Formats: sequence, C-alpha cells, structure tokens
Amino acid sequence: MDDRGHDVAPAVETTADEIAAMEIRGAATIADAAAEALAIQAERSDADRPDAFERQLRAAAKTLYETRPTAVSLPNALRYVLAGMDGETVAELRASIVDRAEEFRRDLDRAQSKLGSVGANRLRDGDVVMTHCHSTDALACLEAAVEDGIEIEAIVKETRPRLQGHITAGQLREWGVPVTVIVDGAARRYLDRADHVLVGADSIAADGSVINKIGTSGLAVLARERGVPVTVAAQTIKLHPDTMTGHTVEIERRDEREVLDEEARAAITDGVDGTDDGLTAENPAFDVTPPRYVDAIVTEHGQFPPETIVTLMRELFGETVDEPWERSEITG
Ligand SMILES: O=C(COP(=O)(O)O)[C@H](O)[C@H](O)COP(=O)(O)O
Repeated sequence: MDDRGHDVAPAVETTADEIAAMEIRGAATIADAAAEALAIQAERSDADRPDAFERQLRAAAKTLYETRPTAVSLPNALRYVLAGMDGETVAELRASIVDRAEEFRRDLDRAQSKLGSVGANRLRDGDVVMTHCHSTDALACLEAAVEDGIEIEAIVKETRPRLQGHITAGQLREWGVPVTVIVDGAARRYLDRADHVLVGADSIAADGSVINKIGTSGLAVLARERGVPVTVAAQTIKLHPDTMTGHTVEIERRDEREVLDEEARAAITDGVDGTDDGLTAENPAFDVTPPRYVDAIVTEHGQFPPETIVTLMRELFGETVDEPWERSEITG
C-alpha cells in the first residue's frame, strides 16, 4: 500500500514521486516514464488471479495519474497502455501490458523524431529562435535542423521559477548552437532579434488553444506584436480528447515556496510584527495561449494552423474519442 492508499509496486511509487517533484518532467518524458512504470508494475505483480492483476494495474495508473494535472500526455499514455491489457491468465495479461508499454514508448520516440523533421523545415540558415521552458518536442525540431546543417542561434528564456531554460541552453550548447540566455522580462526587447518563437505544449485543446509553461501566452502576444511567428511543437499525444466535448484543461498550481522561499519571505517581512498573513505568492505552472497568437502546431502528422487541429483530433480520436489514445477507465 502506498502513501496514497493504493496497492502498487514501490517502483511505481518512486516514479509517481519523481513526477510530482518534477525530477521527471516535461509532457513527453512524463508519458514515457508512466508507460514504463505500468510495465514494471506488470512485471513485478504478485497477483495470482487475473482480477487481482487488473486491479493492481489500475491502482498503479491512478497513482501515476494523480501526480500532475495539466499534461494530457500522462492520462493519454496510461489509457493507451491499459487499453492493451488482454488475456485469460495473469501471464497473458502481464505480457500484454509489457508489449503495449514497449510499443507506446517506441511510437513516442518515433513521433518525436518525425515531428522534428517537420519542424526543421520551418527554419532557415541564420535564423534566431527564441525558446521558453524546456520541451523535448521543440528541441527535436532544432536538433533536426542542426543535423541538416542549418545554422541557427537561440535566445533562451530562463523560465522562472524552475529555470528549465537552463536545461534547454545546455542541450543546445551540446549541439554547438550559440545560445543567449535572457531573463523572462527581457523577451520583448530580444524579440527584435528573433525570427521564430518555438515552444512545446502540455495539452492542446480542440479550439487550438495551447497549454504550456506559464509565460508562453505573454510571449506569444509579444511575438505577434513584433511580427515574429510562433510555432508550437507537439506530438499528437498532447491533444486533449476531453476538450472536444467542451471540457477545459486544469492548470496546475504549485507550492508558493517555488516563487518565494522562506528566506525571501523573511527578508520581505522583516520589520513586520508577528505573522504576515497579508503576503502570499501565486504559482500557476501553466497558461493558455489562444489560437490567434499561434501560427502553426507541428506534429508527427505534419503542421497545422491551430484552428484546424480539431480536424486532426477527429481523424485520430473519431467521434467517440476512442483512438489512438484509447479510452479506458484508469480506476477499476
Ligand atoms: O511546459 C513544459 C514543461 O513543464 P514542466 O517543467 O512543469 O513539466 C514543456 O514545454 C512541455 O511539457 C512540453 O515538453 P515536451 O516537449 O518535452 O513534452
């Protein structure tokens, strides 16, 4: 039994804790880790009956699902793997989950490299690309461009409060791309030098809205003002099926101490008598960029103006939103 009251393998709990603590982070990486964790649950299950095995798998999925609410790649991954659970015996069920998780992880990889080639087509020699946060889908486009011999430069927003921009900067330097790191507030000034804004996504809604790291929407508005095109790199696992029926995407609110730690709080309240209940910090982790500020969404199926993404969603999910991220209850 884990701290969340679910009967799951310790390795699944560890993965869930790492996702919650953002040691595993970024929508695609979270999906990959969740699929791997379900395979581990299947491999290590001590269930002696098929119904007990299924219950454990659904409990593991629930434990993973409850970690972070915004990246739809997480429930999409869990549902996809669970939907492949098939067999009459524990051994058959186990094999089906392990195979399905492997297939999922392979497809995720393939989709990202395909998307990378599509996105690289938007870049030309000498282009300067401004990034926000750290997105493996966005980086796949830049990697493909570098591999094609296209010379690019990057302006990397540091991305407060967790500074994921530093991860982006490190990766780009490894590939030999010249990088300028800026504070988030300097974006407007540096957009004058940028030819593209390139970001990832945690979820894409049916109306083409892009849900990504807090600060993305402000950057997109500024980019429109400056006439710099905004490209969103997002595999179809980021398409949010529930938004096809009018649901909105939950925005994660993280601990205020990420914004204002105890030392900073103490410095601000120095001289205030007693407990200063009047000082709070807000820490929404994501925001919503309306489709009118986005020029293109790049997926493994090609690139789309955001307003047309619903057509791709209908093609992939059908009217019943069954495919390819098949619906199946995460809990039993
Ligand atoms: O907003 C973030 C990460 O937020 P956090 O650091 O809070 O998880 C990334 O842009 C998307 O998840 C896409 O990443 P990827 O392209 O790797 O899926």
